[in-house]
Amino acid sequence: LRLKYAQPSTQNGRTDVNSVTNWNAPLVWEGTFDPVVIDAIYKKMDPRVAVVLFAVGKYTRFLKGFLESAEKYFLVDFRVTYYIFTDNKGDVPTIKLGKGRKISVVTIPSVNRWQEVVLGRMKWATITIDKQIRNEADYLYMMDIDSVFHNDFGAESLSPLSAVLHRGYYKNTRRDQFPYERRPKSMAYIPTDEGDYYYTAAVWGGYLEDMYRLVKYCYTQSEEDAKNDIEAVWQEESHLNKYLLYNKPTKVLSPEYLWSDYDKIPADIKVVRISQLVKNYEEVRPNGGH
Ligand SMILES: CC(=O)N[C@H]1[C@@H](OP(=O)(O)OP(=O)(O)OC[C@H]2O[C@@H](n3ccc(=O)[nH]c3=O)[C@H](O)[C@@H]2O)O[C@H](CO)[C@H](O)[C@@H]1O
Ligand SMILES: [Mn+2]
Repeated sequence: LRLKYAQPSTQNGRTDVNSVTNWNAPLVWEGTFDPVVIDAIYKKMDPRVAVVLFAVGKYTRFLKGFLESAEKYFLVDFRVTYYIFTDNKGDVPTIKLGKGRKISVVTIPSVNRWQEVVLGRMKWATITIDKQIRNEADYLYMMDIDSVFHNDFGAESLSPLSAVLHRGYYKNTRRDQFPYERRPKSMAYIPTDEGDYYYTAAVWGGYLEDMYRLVKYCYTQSEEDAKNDIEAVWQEESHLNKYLLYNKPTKVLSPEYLWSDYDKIPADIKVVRISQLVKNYEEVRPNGGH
């Protein structure tokens, strides 16, 4: 017998961070798992992983950097299909893909407001899971395109429903300070005395059907809001946070899984797996600004 990896320890490899939630789900940090062990477990099931990405308008410029870096670091040796939703098929770059990895382009119409793009993601993902992805994937990830992988993002991230802590609010932020939707008129409303964490909508994933339920929830809740002439403060991110408050994620991923080039890296972030790029919002969005 060849020992391929370190023997399990009865102690957590990290003492500076919490590695379990108060509902006993893993809270994943570098140093709390053995990637060789975990990849081997999931590799046996050889899951098909869908990654849903939107590149609408000028955001096609982010495709090359995202995809090339994902090929280096994202679930390497696993079966991955990138579903690229775009209004400009001609701008999808040709990327050299690893074995078992594919790109599937989904054409969608152009829109005039970035808010419509980010919310539209929930609508188009719902429709396309129904039409196509359901037959082609076991797990599904939703990811922002304006980012780059810098280190391994492996099978330790997989679970029925995995969400990433937003880098801005994971330390010393009281629940009443989370940027949840606070207007009772919105379907995304969360009262100030509730909340576990604030999750980012830029990286989330899980079993195909669990993700379908959540994506569809964000879609229908935002449609309901639109009928009532309100848009949640952080669009689908607000609806996502509401869902995850009452339907707890089965894994919580540390902000290693989505950091940002805007922010310096604190001592507890040992590894940046994905980082959001600095971008000129005014220039890249159809209707500018935030
Ligand atoms: C790190 C983080 O928390 N990110 C969230 C934050 O993102 P950002 O401020 O980073 O938003 P963003 O501009 O990246 O938009 C989200 C994503 O929508 C797509 N897109 C957007 C505009 C456009 O014209 N074309 C296009 O393709 C693209 O995939 C992009 O990555 O706020 C958004 C909603 O306000 C979403 O909740 C994002 O997940
Ligand atoms: Mn983004």
